[in-house]
Amino acid sequence: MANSSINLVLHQGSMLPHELPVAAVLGPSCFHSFSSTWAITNGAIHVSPRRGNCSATCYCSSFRKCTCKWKRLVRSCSTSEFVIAGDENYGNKQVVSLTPRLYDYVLKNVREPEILRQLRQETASMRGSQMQVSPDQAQLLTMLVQILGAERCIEVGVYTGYSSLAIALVLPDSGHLVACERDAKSLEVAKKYYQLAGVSHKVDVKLGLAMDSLESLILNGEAGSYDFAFIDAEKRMNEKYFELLLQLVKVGGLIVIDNVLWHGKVADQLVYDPKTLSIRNFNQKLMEDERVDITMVPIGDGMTICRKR
Ligand SMILES: C[S@@+](CC[C@H](N)C(=O)[O-])C[C@H]1O[C@@H](n2cnc3c(N)ncnc32)[C@H](O)[C@@H]1O
Repeated sequence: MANSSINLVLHQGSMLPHELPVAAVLGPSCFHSFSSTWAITNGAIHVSPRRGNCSATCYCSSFRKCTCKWKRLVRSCSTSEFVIAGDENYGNKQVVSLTPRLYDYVLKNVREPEILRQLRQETASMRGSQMQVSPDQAQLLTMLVQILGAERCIEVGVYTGYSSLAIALVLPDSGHLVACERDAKSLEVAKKYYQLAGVSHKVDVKLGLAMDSLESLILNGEAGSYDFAFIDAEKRMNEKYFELLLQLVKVGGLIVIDNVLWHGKVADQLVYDPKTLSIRNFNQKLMEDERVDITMVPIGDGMTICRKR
């Protein structure tokens, strides 16, 4: 099928952000514009690589329409760096997109502490290693924690500890991170690295279902006492975690939610599996939630930062 051929070329069969070149690209003198990823995945680009032509709308620098060659499209996708909003109301806004090369460049500009690098390497061979936040995401989390001057944090979904260790490293010595995880085996790795990094005294590991841990914090009278929370566990539970964390976090505190773009599937209305639906619905609810200020950041698989009003 022509569509799947395109997807193979553009998406490289991977869900990692740096392996997801985008559908609309800008070259030095010519750009190809598609309305969205949807246009590609659902056949708006009618390309057969064997035939060598495509019917995608292609604009030259003068904005005159022309036809484009398949090979040229592929070359552009691997080297060009812009997405253009499909909605004309955004004034042909050009947004940089992450090609593998550009994402490697971003990663080269992350100051990843050595202990985090070691943890990432140890986790790389483990089942579920793709679940870790990326180094650039971890750096954003720690930047937020530092800007806030956070002392009390909660993480929902620890896995082997990459994001929690990143947070613990920047907390003051008196800082406190409640780390909720249901999988004892991955927690063992996390605990080993908290120890190695000398931050164990800051991390309160809660083995069990995150809902239970959060509810017991509330029952323990800790509502309104946390500065920062990070949600990165069972996606269909995000709304429930959010409601509890909204009680636990202070006014002005932050709740960050990971995977809000869900490999791009949230924007594809033809995808409606339960996880995608639940993330899409939750994103919509956050848009309408007057209790928080929000910003959706297209980093990693997408993070929404919510500030409690
Ligand atoms: C995406 S991973 C977390 C990755 C981690 N934040 C990092 O950067 O390394 C999600 C984790 O949430 C845990 N998890 C899923 N559902 C959970 C639940 N109901 N309660 C506690 N942990 C849960 C999984 O066991 C898994 O380790």
